[in-house]
Amino acid sequence: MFPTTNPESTKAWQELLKHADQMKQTHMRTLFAEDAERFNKFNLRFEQILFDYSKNIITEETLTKLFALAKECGVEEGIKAMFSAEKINATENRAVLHTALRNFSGNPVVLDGKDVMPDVLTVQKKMEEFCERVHSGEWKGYTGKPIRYIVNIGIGGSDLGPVMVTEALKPYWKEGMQPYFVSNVDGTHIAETLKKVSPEETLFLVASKTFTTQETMTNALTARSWFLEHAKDEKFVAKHFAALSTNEKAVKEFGIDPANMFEFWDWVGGRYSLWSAIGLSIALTVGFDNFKKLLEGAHAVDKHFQTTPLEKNIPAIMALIGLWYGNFFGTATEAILAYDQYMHRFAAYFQQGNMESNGKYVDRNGKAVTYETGPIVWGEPGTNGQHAFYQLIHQGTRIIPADFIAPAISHNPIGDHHVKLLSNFFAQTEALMNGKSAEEVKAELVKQGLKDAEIAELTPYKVFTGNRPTNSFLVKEIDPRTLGSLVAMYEHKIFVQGVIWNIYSFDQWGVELGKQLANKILPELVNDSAVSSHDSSTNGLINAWKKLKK
Ligand SMILES: O=P(O)(O)OC[C@H]1O[C@@H](O)[C@@H](O)[C@@H](O)[C@@H]1O
Repeated sequence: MFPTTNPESTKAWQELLKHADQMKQTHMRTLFAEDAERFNKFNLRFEQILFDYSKNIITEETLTKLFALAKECGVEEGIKAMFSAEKINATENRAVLHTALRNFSGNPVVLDGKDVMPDVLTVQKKMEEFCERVHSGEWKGYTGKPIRYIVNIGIGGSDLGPVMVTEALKPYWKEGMQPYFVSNVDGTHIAETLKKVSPEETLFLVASKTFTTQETMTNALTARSWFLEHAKDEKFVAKHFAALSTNEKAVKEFGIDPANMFEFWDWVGGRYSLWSAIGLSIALTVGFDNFKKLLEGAHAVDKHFQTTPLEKNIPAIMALIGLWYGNFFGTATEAILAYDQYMHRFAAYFQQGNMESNGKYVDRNGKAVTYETGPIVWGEPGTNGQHAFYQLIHQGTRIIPADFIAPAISHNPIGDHHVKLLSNFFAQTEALMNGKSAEEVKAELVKQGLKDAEIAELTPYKVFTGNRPTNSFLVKEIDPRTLGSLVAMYEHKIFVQGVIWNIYSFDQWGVELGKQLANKILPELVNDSAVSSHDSSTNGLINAWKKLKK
């Protein structure tokens, strides 16, 4: 097991604290002016991905100190431990092997003395054959029609990955296939979806690692009753329902034929599961060949992550830069801003990936940490964000480190849309870095013919301090392989940060309390009697609801 070092106790942390005091006085404008080679020094290329991290408040010295921190905190040992199937998810006594799901190296991955790869490959083969049967029309619904609609019923990690990827890869959708995703227990979600599909042509994928999640089970039962209202005969369920799960017993009890079960294992975390059977909705939508390319893109990054020294290791650098701001500049959030409409769920996906993984305050020694851990992750696609929340990124009082992602080539090269989109992508990071000085503002206002008094009055509002950090990911095209690589980079970024923060990134106990209380409250909602067992606010709300719903 890798060390459980308190990062604050390291020499590098103390040095970074001092160094940060100095860097807080430094403007990126100066750093760029002083070094014509800055871009060349601070960018890395991985296949068709260019990662530019030069627009950060860093110097080579900063990075040297950050790499030293990573080393002192055992990042290299951590990477080895994860890939060699150590049970690094200690609070659940599980290994963390989503990388095995995309392991095309031919090498075994041995967990508890057994190679997991034969099972992984068997399920992949089963998924591939299933996709072929559905796509060829050999798999038929209960009236003999082929499947046209895929409805994935799942939530959290059993929903967000497939939603994000199918949306990002919409140009690759197979003709005639239409996926839908139902996650919310709010009846509206399933009701609105069922209006769009026909029972004869719909395949429901019940996606749940545990097969006990309230939302998913409720939606799956509703889908089943709706289906049976039309099909009338239970024997037809087998043609229209499949399960993606680790829990065979619960799948059987639900009434899904185990032949229609696509298995995965407890060493796949929910938010890291799109590479597993949970990705069946992706494979059915874009074809198994494209699903495989997605996995291959991720595998290529896994190799890069495992074998590249930290100094050139993209996920490690992403992690260290993020940590630099969170721990030494006091930033609380990170924005992910994709300049690609198809990527519109990418930020939402990593909101779970990041916040559920690193939203922890207890370290791997069971002690409360004394430093900040996981950032708040958010974002919307560009350029929409520009007209909404960028004001605060440009002129607010807080620093919001932001990742900008854009493809060089659009899937929809219409007129001048893409150059306009990219001009914004380039302009924003330039503006955030440079800002606009009072002198520049004044010169502009003079040109516009304003009087001196007006200029003096307006200038402060029009000044941009700049020095606001960004990373840019310029990729050739959002294709399956590139998307797989990008996702894996962000996954490993989260991992590296978790190691340094000395927290367990692969459990999620924080989601349990709400579930527990909801289960306790549910039976109290079935009758009209007033409740008094909670605090006065909760009692008040429940009792008010009982009156309002009448
Ligand atoms: O896939 P299942 O088991 O339904 O879980 C769905 C989601 O539930 C939540 O409470 C979290 O634990 C997530 O990590 C998980 O992805």
